[in-house]
Amino acid sequence: MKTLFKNIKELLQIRDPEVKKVAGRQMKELPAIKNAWLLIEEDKIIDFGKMENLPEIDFKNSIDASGKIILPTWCDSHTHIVYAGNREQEFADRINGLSYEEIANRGGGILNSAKTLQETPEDEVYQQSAARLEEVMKLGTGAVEIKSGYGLTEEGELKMLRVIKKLQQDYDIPIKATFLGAHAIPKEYKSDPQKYMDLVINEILPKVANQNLAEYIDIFCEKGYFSVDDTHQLLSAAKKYGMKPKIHVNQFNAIGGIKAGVAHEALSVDHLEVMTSEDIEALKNTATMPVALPSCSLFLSIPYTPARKILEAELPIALATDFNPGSTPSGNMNLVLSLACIKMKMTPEEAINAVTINGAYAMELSDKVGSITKGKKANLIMTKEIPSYTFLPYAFGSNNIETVFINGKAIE
Ligand SMILES: N=CN[C@@H](CCC(=O)O)C(=O)O
Ligand SMILES: [Zn+2]
Repeated sequence: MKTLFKNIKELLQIRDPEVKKVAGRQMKELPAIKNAWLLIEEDKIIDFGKMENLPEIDFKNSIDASGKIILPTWCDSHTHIVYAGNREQEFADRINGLSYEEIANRGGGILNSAKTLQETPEDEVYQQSAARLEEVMKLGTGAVEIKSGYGLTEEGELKMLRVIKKLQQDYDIPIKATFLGAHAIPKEYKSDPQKYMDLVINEILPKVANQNLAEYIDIFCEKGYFSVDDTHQLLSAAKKYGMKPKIHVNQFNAIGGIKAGVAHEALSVDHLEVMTSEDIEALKNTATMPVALPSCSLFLSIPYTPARKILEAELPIALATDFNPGSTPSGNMNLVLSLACIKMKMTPEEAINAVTINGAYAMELSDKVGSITKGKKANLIMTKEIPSYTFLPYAFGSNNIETVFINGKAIE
């Protein structure tokens, strides 16, 4: 069945199939057609153009998009959507003066979520996670990456990854799975962290790979968590199973994680709130996507990723939510878009590129989603009647999305 969208005020992010990502100055451009039509068939985009060139065919299914903007759905390349329970008490503790680090040192933080995850039955973890996924899809997300990392035992990590697998089977959007067993060092390994690395590398990783539960490998390379040496060990081991790195680096300290990620041809390096000139240099002439997570900066009151510095170096940037119970209890990509403009001084064009085509690249999904391109999935956002696309990041906190289409179908 074909569906025609007509009288579209503006059709945004139109790209040739060979464009997989955009970098530096290219990010200032957001190719668009004003007063456009778009034709989809079943789950695919098949054609588009200017209204004045609309073929004279009577399409039975047509949607009048007068005054509305159509663009590809958001591509959220960094989330921890699968978790159990919440950590609102830590939020209150931080308001009362404790730091994220102090909370973690008291056994809160990631270890707190790991305890809850381990105690929660798998089907209950699935129900909670599915509800979050449905929430973000209604907010415009049409492709997502999800990490493990709150299990921290073989049983817990495999449980999380099975939940991700079930989400992949039950939901119609592309979902990529990442193994983050090296997210925090469990209490019982504090005096011998290498023993935990050995467990992750020699016991859990082979099972994850053999059961085909994750495509990517992740590690929290940070003071107090995992070292650059741990990062090299894990990424080398994962390479043998064909798992590409997408790693947490430079959130609080620059300790050389970016260089390590690049050495292992990481698909992305994520967080980047603290960036040295050496880190920027390390990313030049590589295929690694820098990913910024501005909702995390907002929630933890930590610096924002220096987007202008990264863009001035002609590097690309993708933006993602980091949806998780501790540092970012929000999966709202519309907020990410606004924060990128307001706090990181990205232009609306740069930010929209970062949440669409570059997000798709950071999940190796540029062939399927992230732009209006013939043959790509009809995963689309149709806005309410709004004055311009700049209104989307400008009117932060308002929902300006009228309908989200996944595989050509409106979701309720
Ligand atoms: N920084 C590491 N991991 C998560 C937060 C984990 C948590 O606090 O639960 C992040 O990406 O922000
Ligand atoms: Zn994260």
